[in-house]
Amino acid sequence: MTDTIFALSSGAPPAAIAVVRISGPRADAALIALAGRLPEPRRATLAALRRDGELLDRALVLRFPGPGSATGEDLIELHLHGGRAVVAAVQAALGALPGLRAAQPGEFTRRAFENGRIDLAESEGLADLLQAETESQRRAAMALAGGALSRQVETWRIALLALAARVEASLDFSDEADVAPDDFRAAFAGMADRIEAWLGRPSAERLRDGVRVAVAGPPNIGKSSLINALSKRDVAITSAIAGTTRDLIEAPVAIGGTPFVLIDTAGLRTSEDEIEAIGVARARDAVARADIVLWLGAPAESPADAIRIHAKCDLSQPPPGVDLAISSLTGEGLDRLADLLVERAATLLPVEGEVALHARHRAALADAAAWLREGEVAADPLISAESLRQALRALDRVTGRAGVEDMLDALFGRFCIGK
Ligand SMILES: Nc1nc2c(c(=O)[nH]1)N(C=O)[C@@H](CNc1ccc(C(=O)N[C@@H](CCC(=O)O)C(=O)O)cc1)CN2
Ligand SMILES: Nc1nc2c(ncn2[C@@H]2O[C@H](COP(=O)(O)OP(=O)(O)OP(=O)(O)O)[C@@H](O)[C@H]2O)c(=O)[nH]1
Ligand SMILES: [Mg+2]
Repeated sequence: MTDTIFALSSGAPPAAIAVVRISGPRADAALIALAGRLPEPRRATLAALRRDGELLDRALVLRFPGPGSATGEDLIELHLHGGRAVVAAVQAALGALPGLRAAQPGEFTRRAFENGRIDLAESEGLADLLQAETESQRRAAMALAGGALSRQVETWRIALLALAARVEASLDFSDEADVAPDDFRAAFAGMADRIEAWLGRPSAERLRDGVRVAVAGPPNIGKSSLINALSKRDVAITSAIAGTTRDLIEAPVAIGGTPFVLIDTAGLRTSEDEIEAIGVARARDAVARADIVLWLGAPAESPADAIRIHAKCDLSQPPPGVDLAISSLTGEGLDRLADLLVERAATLLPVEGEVALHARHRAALADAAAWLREGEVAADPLISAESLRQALRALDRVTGRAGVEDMLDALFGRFCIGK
């Protein structure tokens, strides 16, 4: 029999309430052992939990019979008083019951996946949701967890299966067809186009790690002061001495619900100082790799696409050609800069409800598209059929779909050898 697992599903005690979940075939038996009875399904019920007659806690208990539960198994929730000793005593009592053991990390979600309650992409969305720290991260995670990518993949899958059926029919009925007909070719190309279009979508990694903003310009111009002002923390040392910042300093910060990493850099100048020269090389590298560059130097020397900023505007008038004047000292222009950053970042991040692709998804989709391109140019329909099979397998990697082998084997197993 499958193990019945239990774990503290809420945060670390002490807390007001602690939720212990029990999932598996002995979940109901565990509740009977502790509470002496089973409450009605899906109805919060107050129950005295005891071990060997000793009262452990008066708790709210909930019962979700499988398969209509989060894990797909019989599931019990104990909503305890969240003291350390209460939680420990209840967990010890559960651990002493036959067939029960403490859950591994992620094991409830894993069971939900294995029982077909959620697929792999949705599981990844759930993981993202638990890690989300900003609004944009939460929205993209909700989209993934809610099946937005899975539904798209399912649509492609159905289209590929229909195409496979047509390719197969052409194999059955035309012995002389050595070349894939043009309409097949167009169908393969069309599917590859549709999948490739998704590869250009925002990446979950950028959303998770933050949009990278390099602050660059000559020494002593106010770069570090700007980083400190935007992050509202004393991240970088500032001083009137040119060449204060030498290494890259990264400051993660959420602005308007968008995650950024602000990168402070050494002032750009040719330096005799060996260490400073290395810092300047790192600064140039950071500028090249950044998603957004804030350029605090002369507008004419600005890197392409940089936001040109006139700093210390409390001291001097901005020259022509700057996008924005700011003062880290008085705060002038900082709100507009924040808006500008959020606006720029929006083009790099998913829009509301849109999924951000994980590297794993992108790899699988790129694979699917590549196989379709092979099918597009294949001279032999047998090879086109095999490309389709591989493209479908790549798509199935996204959702972690199980049992697909049988269906594909049945479909393609009807080809005769050498055809
Ligand atoms: N107390 C508690 N809160 C929680 C969870 C939990 O497990 N326990 N969740 C843990 O992730 C999330 C909610 N996820 C859930 C997903 C499905 C079902 C469920 O029972 N589904 C049934 C019935 C649906 C219905 O009545 O509408 C089903 O889908 O058949 C419950 C919780 C967030 N909050
Ligand atoms: N009046 C005024 N002074 C500023 C402002 N921003 C920075 N400063 C001053 O300008 C000097 C240089 O500022 P930093 O932020 O260290 O300049 P930096 O560009 O990081 O310099 P390096 O690290 O040497 O490249 C410091 O003395 C700051 O106090 C501002 O908006 N107004
Ligand atoms: Mg500096």
